[in-house]
Amino acid sequence: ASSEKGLKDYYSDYFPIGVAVSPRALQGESGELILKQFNSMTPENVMKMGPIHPEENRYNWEYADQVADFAVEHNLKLRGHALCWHNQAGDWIFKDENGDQVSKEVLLQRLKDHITTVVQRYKGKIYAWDVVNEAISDKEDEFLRDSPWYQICGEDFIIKAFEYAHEADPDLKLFYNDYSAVHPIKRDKIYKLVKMIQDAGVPIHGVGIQGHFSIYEPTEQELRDAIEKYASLGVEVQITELDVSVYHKEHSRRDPLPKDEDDAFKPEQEQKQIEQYDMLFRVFRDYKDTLTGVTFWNISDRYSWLDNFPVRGRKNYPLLFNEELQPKKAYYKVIEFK
Ligand SMILES: Oc1ccccc1CN[C@@H]1C=C[C@@H](O)[C@H](O)[C@H]1O
Repeated sequence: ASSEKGLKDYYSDYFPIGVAVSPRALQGESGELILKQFNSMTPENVMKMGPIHPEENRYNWEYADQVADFAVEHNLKLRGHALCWHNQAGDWIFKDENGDQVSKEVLLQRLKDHITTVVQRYKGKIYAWDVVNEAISDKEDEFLRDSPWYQICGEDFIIKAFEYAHEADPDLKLFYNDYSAVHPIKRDKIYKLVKMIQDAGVPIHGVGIQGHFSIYEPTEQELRDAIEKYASLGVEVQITELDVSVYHKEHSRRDPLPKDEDDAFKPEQEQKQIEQYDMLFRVFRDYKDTLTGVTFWNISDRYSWLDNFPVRGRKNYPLLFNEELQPKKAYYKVIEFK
């Protein structure tokens, strides 16, 4: 570890600073950047249901173990992501041997086996899991997402997932995780869901606000209102997947980059990004007694999941380190308070 301070040192009196990693990113210069800047990690993909459990009777531990071993070796906190999700799940889990949809009982048993096996393998290494990811609908008049989980189990899969995770490791911090979690409509539905889990007498310790923000949103008031609303339930709050896209959030777009669209990083985008990161971390610091972690989703602008989502092939520049892994102007704004 180098002598100069990193984000984790500037924020040591506030909350851990985490980063989403792939096994490959643990090596070389990106591995050095992780150790200098961060004291928490989340595996970006390798502990999702499909990657870690591709077939009913086969688990793929190799890559998940590499991330866990790195965290243990360097004494980094480790968040697990994600025990129950409709995306990147092996589609075998919803099907019987004839390829028909399984019953609720079979699916819940498979969910229990998955959660118990994965949680127990990393007991003592992972302190918090995103137990359920993105179960709330984006449709204004719909409460829960109409995923195969919901179609087969109704809302029970959510409460059962938390119950199974708690049984597997009672010491775990259990999170519900979602995006657009500071939009008032979705915020209120997440609030309702967390309250439903609490009312079922099942442990839930935190809400994960993913934090896929942009230089245009959220407003400071929306962010404050959401953190306060979740905190009013008596749970921790974490920013679990922070990045600040230089484009407007367009969940619906899937078209490739238009020929005439120039996706270079522009000075006016950078100016807005500096202002947005400054606001975000000012608010995070204000809520240091409620926020128990801030995790960036990916390490640097060298690679971001936003380079292909929602617009394939459109380069994004959402993080605090540039493509050469050097701190950007926004980085210096985020540490300026110290
Ligand atoms: O912001 C969104 C908009 C629509 C769908 C999903 C998301 C965010 N979805 C997140 C992003 C990247 C994945 O690696 C994470 O596992 C997932 O939680």
